[in-house]
Amino acid sequence: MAFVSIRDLRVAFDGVQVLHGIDLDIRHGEAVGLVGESGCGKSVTWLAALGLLPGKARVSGSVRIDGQELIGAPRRTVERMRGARVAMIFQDPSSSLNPVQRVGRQIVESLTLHRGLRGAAARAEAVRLLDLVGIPSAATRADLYPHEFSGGQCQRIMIAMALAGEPDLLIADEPTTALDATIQAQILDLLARLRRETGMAMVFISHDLGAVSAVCDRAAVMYAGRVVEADRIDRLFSAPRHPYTCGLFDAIPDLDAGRGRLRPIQGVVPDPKALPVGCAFAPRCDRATDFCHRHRPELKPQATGGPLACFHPVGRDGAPLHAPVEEPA
Ligand SMILES: Nc1ncnc2c1ncn2[C@@H]1O[C@H](COP(=O)(O)OP(=O)(O)OP(=O)(O)O)[C@@H](O)[C@H]1O
Repeated sequence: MAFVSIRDLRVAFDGVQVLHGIDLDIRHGEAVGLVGESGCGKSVTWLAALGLLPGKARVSGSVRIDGQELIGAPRRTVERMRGARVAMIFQDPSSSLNPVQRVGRQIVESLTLHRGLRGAAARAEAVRLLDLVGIPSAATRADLYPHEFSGGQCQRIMIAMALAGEPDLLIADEPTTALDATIQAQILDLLARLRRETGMAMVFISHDLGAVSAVCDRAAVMYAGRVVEADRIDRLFSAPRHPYTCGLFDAIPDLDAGRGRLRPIQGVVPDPKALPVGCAFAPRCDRATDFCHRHRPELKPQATGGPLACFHPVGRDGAPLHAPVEEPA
């Protein structure tokens, strides 16, 4: 059984639907990426799953973690799940670190809360965690304040705090976006290593397919509040099928060639208040036909590879796939 099972998750704010029925499974120890441009619904998916959206949000569907249903569950049940089994890290460490408290103390508090550790044992474990995430001279630097560390080190400290509860699932929401490329690569290496060593499952949210591939086994590509393609990372890389996924690949910065973005996708993600009638990506898609503008493709299982929602998927080398997902009428 999947450790996390999301079914038909929908979210609306003030009557505007922003998530349109997300299905996603994550097995124990698996790392799954959620990829897509800003505004596609990556963060809202997890904030909804963990009961962290503002009260005005209307959430429906099902989110089970280790068999426990969280949508509609009592607040205490959701809070217990969040504290004990699931940890989150965000783009901006300063949102999670207290600027006026020594970092070691902050980790100790987390250890006391989640694992009941106190005194010297808690202190020793805090130092071990700082060491584990690569803070040099952890025993002495545990007594410093957050502003005495670099941005990358603060991100490492936040990861140490997240690990303090020994989570079964770590949700990392754009954890490297604010960092420069070298530090970003180090943090990605760290997350991949921690996942191997601890066996925890991970959700890695990013607009950057390259970053996702460094950490994840599988990824779901989101567009305008829906999953449009999901597959193993190796298959997504070797043969992306949805034109949007192909566009994300083309937009990965080619650092070796010393260039920035290669070929950004033209246009912008549609406003959830004014979604196109047919495929939401059609206005930006050079494969779109009249049919695509009038009909919305469902996410459907495929004979080979993961599910896909496209009437005109791309095959290897840009050639059309032999069997379209749904033969346009
Ligand atoms: N509290 C809120 N109230 C109203 N609309 C919201 C709220 N939070 C998110 N949204 C809307 O929900 C949609 C999905 O947002 P979400 O933050 O999940 O996107 P994202 O893919 O994670 O993008 P980013 O990478 O910028 O975080 C967007 O249209 C956003 O404006």
